[in-house]
Amino acid sequence: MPQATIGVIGGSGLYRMEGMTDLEEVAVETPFGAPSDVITIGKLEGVPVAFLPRHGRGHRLSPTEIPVRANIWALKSLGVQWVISVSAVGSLREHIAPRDLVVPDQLFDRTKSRVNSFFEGGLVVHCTFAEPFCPTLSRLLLETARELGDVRVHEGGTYVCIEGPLFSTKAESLAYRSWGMDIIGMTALPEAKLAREAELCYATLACVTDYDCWHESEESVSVELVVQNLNANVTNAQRILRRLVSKIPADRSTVSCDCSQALASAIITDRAVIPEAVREKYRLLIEKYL
Ligand SMILES: CSC[C@H]1O[C@H](OP(=O)(O)O)[C@H](O)[C@@H]1O
Ligand SMILES: Nc1ncnc2[nH]cnc12
Repeated sequence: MPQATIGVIGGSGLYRMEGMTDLEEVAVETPFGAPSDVITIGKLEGVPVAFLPRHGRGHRLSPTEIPVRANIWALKSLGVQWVISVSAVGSLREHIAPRDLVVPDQLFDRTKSRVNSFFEGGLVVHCTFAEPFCPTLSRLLLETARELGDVRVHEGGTYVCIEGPLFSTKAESLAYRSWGMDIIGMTALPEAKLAREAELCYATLACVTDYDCWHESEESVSVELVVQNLNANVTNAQRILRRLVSKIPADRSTVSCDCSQALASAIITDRAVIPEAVREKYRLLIEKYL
């Protein structure tokens, strides 16, 4: 199997990476089934990158249907250590306008029907998640986005993740604003949780497409509005990714974040009672701690 240390998960509007060369498509099987689509491994500016469209090519999977465990597991199995997620979001703040970019630093979970952990069947793990995004990768992403010069980029902010697939009601949108949320989407969770459990550095480039439905004078969110603004956003996301990949360290021994040791003190189950089949199943994630 080809390998890459950098993974990109493309959201709405980003189903393939422009400018990638030496492409190879790999169909990865995982203990949690198949990922959203084949993973394309290739070179971006000479750097190996694995690309996966989270809704599948042609946008076939709703947020609830995305096989998130398979997606994160598959990337990990290809050697990925850094994951950049690109996502379309609505803005809950006047000063965050459509076509702006946000690198969020917090998450708020309003999903209802998703599996939030890899671990089950006799293995219990509680990871720290106070800082849900990797600070190292978020900083690099932010700096690189700012280098473009012609796009407004917001540092930090809270992404509220709803179940969908319907957009929010006005009452919900206003409540999220009153709770201090900044942007809204449907896919950052459980993706960020599973990336943490897989000890990956994970950051989001949020591309603002609309003002959701709280704004008095701006058009309410619709697929049509999202798609209109996505075209500009996706081009900017790709410009950023092309510049970013060569700045990402080849290995994580020199970085200050704890993402690569997220499980070090998180496994609570007595090693002596972990069934052999469970040890085998989770070898990719926990081998170094057994
Ligand atoms: C097409 S609008 C709603 C859709 O877009 C966002 O997806 P992604 O985060 O994958 O870019 C949002 O979360 C919804 O899934
Ligand atoms: N307003 C919104 N709500 C949820 N997901 C979105 N994706 C893009 N805009 C959104």
